[in-house]
Amino acid sequence: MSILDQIIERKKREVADAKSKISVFQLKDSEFFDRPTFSLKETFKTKSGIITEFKRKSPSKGIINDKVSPLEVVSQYENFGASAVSILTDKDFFGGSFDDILSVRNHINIPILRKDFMIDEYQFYEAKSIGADIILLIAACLSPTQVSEFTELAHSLNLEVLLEIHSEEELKHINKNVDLVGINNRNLKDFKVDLQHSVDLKNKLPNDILSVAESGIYNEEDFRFLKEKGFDGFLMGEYFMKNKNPGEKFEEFVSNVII
Ligand SMILES: O=C(O)c1ccccc1NCC(=O)[C@H](O)[C@H](O)COP(=O)(O)O
Repeated sequence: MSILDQIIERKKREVADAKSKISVFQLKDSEFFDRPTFSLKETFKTKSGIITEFKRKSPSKGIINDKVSPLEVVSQYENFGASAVSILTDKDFFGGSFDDILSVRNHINIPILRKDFMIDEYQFYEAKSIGADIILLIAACLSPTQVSEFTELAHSLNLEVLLEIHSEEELKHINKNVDLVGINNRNLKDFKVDLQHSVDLKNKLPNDILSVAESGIYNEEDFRFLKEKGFDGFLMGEYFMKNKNPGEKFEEFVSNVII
């Protein structure tokens, strides 16, 4: 079974368990549920275009950094120009939690992407209840119909949708309502990173859609290459997180690459 299949199997059990404990009605009662959300499409216009990710570990890299707190890191990400922060909420494979979002929500004024594996409507209500602004839909885990229905639900909750694709086959998951399309440079089956593959796929996207280059951006040259090829946004996790002070690393990066 591939890692992605294992994650989805675990996620199905996790969602069933959560549903048996907390109803959608209770989720709607959260202090965050009715708050006005922040828009990534807007912060792309005014900030760096970089979505910095808070991630403690991953299946491909193991432990990346389990010594820093979400608040200290994402506050610096915001101060130094991140357009949004992506925060992993998957516990088993990425070491994340809802608390990672809850602990920062009232302290930052940029969009938060709930980074998880969305397979059930219930998770959208969860995302809203913890203060997220954006959700990720991974084409490899969903049918085009699910993408379309989940997008509609997300929008009804004022959440923006970042749809992640990796292959030409997954282009058919794109519909006119998704807010942004992310192209994952990393193949989730074998974890190989190929920036050129993403550039080739980007050239096949509809012209008017905002595009995000995701994963495996390991240095300034990678970033410049992808920017030059026309990507609007860049999702970066490990490159900053692997440092003792991820926020400082981001500051240094931004001062070198953003003119
Ligand atoms: O990164 C993994 O090992 C992974 C494995 C299976 C599913 C998803 C995975 N990664 C999630 C991500 O999308 C990345 O955390 C994100 O794009 C940032 O990537 P990076 O800059 O390489 O940390």
